[in-house]
Amino acid sequence: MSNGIRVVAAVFVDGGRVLACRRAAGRPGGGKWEFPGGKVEAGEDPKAALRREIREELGIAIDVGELLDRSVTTIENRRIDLSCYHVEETDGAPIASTDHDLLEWFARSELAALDWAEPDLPAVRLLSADVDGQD
Ligand SMILES: Nc1nc2c([nH]c(=O)n2[C@H]2C[C@H](O)[C@@H](COP(=O)(O)OP(=O)(O)OP(=O)(O)O)O2)c(=O)[nH]1
Repeated sequence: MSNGIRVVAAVFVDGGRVLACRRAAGRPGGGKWEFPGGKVEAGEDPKAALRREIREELGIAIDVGELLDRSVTTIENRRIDLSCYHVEETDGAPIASTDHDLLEWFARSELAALDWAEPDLPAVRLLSADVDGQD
């Protein structure tokens, strides 16, 4: 894929609430909400990449569960291939992030009102639709 990136992100759900993270001001996409994660390196397994990114970014170990959504979105001529996975297990709570200035838990019904990074919108729609879903 030329001029594109493969990105993986983690959907934490706890007691019906979903974790959203706001990209810190000054970074590309600053102020937008997203799921924590990052780029898959060449030759890397996507789930392994997500475990690595969450360890680096949030300082916790996770077991990666089912794929919620994979979508490709073109922004300013750049293809963003984003896979959002459910988190199955974690060894601690996500409290602080190296890339974000806010980590917040939202009810599913609140998600749609946030200013999300565009590639995340298909996953957000799926999570919002499942209003009765438990984690
Ligand atoms: N982490 C993450 N990135 C996302 C999401 N949605 C979305 O469009 N992106 C974009 C923002 C960035 O352009 C790219 C991921 O970059 P990043 O800065 O988080 O990843 P990284 O840690 O591997 O990168 P780097 O800072 O080491 O260069 O994907 C999302 O939900 N989570």
